[in-house]
Amino acid sequence: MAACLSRLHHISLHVSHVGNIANYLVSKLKFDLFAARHTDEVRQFAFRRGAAVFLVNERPPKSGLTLNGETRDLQDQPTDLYNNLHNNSDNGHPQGCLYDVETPYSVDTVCNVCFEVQDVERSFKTLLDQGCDLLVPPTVVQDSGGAVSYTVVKSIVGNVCHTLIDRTKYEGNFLPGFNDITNLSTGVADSDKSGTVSHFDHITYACPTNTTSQVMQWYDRCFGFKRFLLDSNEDEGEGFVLNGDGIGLRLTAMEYWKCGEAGMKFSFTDKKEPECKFVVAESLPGQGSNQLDTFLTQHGGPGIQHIGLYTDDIVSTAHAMAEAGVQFFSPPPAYYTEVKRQEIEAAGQRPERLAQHGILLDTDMRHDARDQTAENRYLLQLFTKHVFEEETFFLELIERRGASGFGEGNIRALWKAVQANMEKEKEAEAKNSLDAKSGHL
Ligand SMILES: O=C(O)C(=O)Cc1ccc(O)cc1
Repeated sequence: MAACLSRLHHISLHVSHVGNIANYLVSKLKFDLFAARHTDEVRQFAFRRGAAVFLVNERPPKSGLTLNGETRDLQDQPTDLYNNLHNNSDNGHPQGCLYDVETPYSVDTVCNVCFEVQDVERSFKTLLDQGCDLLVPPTVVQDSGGAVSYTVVKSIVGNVCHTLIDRTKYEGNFLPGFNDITNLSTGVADSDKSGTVSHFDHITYACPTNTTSQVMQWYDRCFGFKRFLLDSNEDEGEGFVLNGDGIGLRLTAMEYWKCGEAGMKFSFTDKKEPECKFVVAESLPGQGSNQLDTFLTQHGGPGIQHIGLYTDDIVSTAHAMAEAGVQFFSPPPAYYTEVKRQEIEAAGQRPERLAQHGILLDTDMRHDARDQTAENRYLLQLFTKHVFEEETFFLELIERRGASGFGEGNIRALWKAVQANMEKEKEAEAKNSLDAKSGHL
C-alpha cells in the first residue's frame, strides 16, 4: 500500500547564503516573504506567490559534504549522514531546520517537496513497510496557532526528500515556529501584479542514464504516483525520447493521485486544485555533453533540475520579470521569422510579442476523440538562466492553452539555446584568460 497524499504544501531549498535567492524571489519573481524562523543554528524564510510556496533554508556554515564535482549514483547518501545532520535537542524538537533535514550536498540545491497528508503516523508506518528511509520520525511542533505533525522520508532520487505534514489542526499563517512577516512583502497584492503565477506546474528531476524506471517504481510503490504521457509520440515503455541532432533526452512523467480523488473513503476538498506533475529526465549517450550532465556533475548527483511556474499570461509575467532583471534563454531570431512563424500565427499569437522575451510555442498534436473542438491546443514556455552560482537549478514559466504535456520543438529550442550559451561562456572564459595572460607579459 502507498502513503496517501492530499496536496503539495511547499518546496524547500537549501542554500549557503539566503540573501541572493531572497532578492531573486522577491525583487525579480515578485514572491512575498511571509514567514521566517531564526535560531542560533538556522534561518528559514517562506516566500509565496499564488499557491506556489518556497521555503528557503540557510545552511549552517559547518555542514555539507564536499563531493568535489564527482557524479554519484541514483541514491548513495547513507541515511546516518542525514541523521547526524538532524540534531535533536533535549526536548526532542529539532534545533536546526524545522520540517526538513539538512542536505548532504554542499551546493545550493532545491531538494524537498513537502506534501500535506491526513495521517502522519499512518504514512510513516506505510513507508516503513515499503522499506523507505525515514529520516525524521513523526514529530509534533506547536505554537499559539495550534499543532502540526510531520515526518521526513528520503526519496530514491539523490538528495530529494519529502516532508509529509498534517496541518489540519493549525490555524497560523504558515507553520508553527515561524513568525509572520507582513512589512517585508512586495506590498503588492497578487491580483495587482503584472502577470500571474498561480502554482507549481511541474518539478523536473535530472537522473543518470537508465535509472528512470527505478524512480517511477519507487514513486508508484510509496506514493501511488501514476504514469502520465507527455506527447503523442511517447512510447509507454520507452518514455518520450528525443535522440539525435545534438539532443539525447528521455522524459517520463508522473502525476500523483490525491486521496480524495483516488476513490479513498475521505475527500479533502470539493474544489479542484491545480495539479503538479513530476518529470524524470535522463540524458542519453552519444549526443555530447548536455545540461543534464552538467547538472549531475555540478550538483554532485541526481535531484531537482528545474521547476515550472504556471502563469495564465506568460507575456505580461515574463515582461515584468525581465524588467526586474530575470535573465531568460532565447532561441535564435529565425525561430520567430521562419521556423515557427506559421505555427505561432495559427495559434492566434503574434510572433513579435513572443520574440520580445524568448517565449517558445508548441502545438499539441494529440487528437482527443472526446474533444472535437480542441484543434488549437498549445503551450508557451520560457526558461530562466541558472538561478544559483552553480548550474544546479533553473525556473520556467509555462502557460498552457489546453496542452497538458510538453512539446518536442520547445525542448529542442531550449536545448540549443543552452548549448549556444555554454559555448559563448566558454569563449568568453578563454578570451578572459588570454587577456589576463597578455596583461602579465
Ligand atoms: O520542458 C520542460 O519543462 C521539461 O521538463 C522537459 C525538459 C527536461 C529537462 C531539460 O533539461 C529540458 C527540458
